Amino acid sequence: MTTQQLTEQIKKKQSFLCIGLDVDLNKIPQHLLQEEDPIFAFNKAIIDATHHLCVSYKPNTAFYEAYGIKGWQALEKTIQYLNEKHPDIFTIADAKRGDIGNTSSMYAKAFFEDLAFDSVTVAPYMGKDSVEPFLAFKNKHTILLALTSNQGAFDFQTQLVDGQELYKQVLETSKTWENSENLMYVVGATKAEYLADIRKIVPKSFLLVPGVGAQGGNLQEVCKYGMTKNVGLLINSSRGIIYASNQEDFAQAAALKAEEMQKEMAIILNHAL
Ligand SMILES: O=C(O)c1cc(=O)[nH]c(=O)n1[C@@H]1O[C@H](COP(=O)(O)O)[C@@H](O)[C@H]1O
Repeated sequence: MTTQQLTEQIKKKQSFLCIGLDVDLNKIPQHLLQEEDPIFAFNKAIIDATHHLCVSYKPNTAFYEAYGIKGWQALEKTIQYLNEKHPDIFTIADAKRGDIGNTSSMYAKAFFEDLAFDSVTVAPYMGKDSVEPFLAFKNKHTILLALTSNQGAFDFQTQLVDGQELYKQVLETSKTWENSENLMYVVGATKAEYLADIRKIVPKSFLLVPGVGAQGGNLQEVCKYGMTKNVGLLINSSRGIIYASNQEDFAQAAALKAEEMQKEMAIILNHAL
């Protein structure tokens, strides 16, 4: 999917919501545990109930890898279901990969070719040759961690190196890499006040913004500093939506939470664009 197609979807659905599919068997409704594949059953119900309210889904691979082969199979079924039923939805494999070049190439093949995700999250720490193998894939997107939502972001990302914060160097340097037009960036919603500075360096790039909902980030603040003429934002919420209820009504409860966010987004879009 191209970023232009993504923007079209955002305008059509009046939503820039990304729903995080971070499935924890201890948190899903207990009646689903009798299903042959409880993780996929949960995801399918959530997708069926919310697909008209969001433009993206983001399974975090940790929540699948934790369950071994069954977890990976559930991830595979989930992406196949999305690609088949909802090809207009932007899919993100939140895997936070990155390694020496030939290893990164294999990671890129796993997520872009084998699983056919539209994008994957990648850590920038190993530099140019660890990220360019992901960027080489046409119409696929590499979402680079820039300024993350957690407290540990202050350990390295905001430290000054040669008088400039490290996360700003990540943003600036990454723009010089081959096929850098395929880059998007992660900026935590808990760090909304940094977005004005970030937009000076990457004025047009899409930003994946996790951290609203369970982590306390504020949607209005993020939009105030981070929104562009083409929207340029995907706001992720995982636990705040998918665990709205752990009873039989879990999918409807998730849809209500997603709808609340979608409605707030529609108002913001109508004022901004
Ligand atoms: O790359 C991410 O998506 C990510 C980056 C970041 O800085 N903070 C962050 O929370 N995430 C992910 O976004 C999701 C947030 O989930 P909730 O806090 O439940 O909404 C999790 O899958 C996190 O791993």
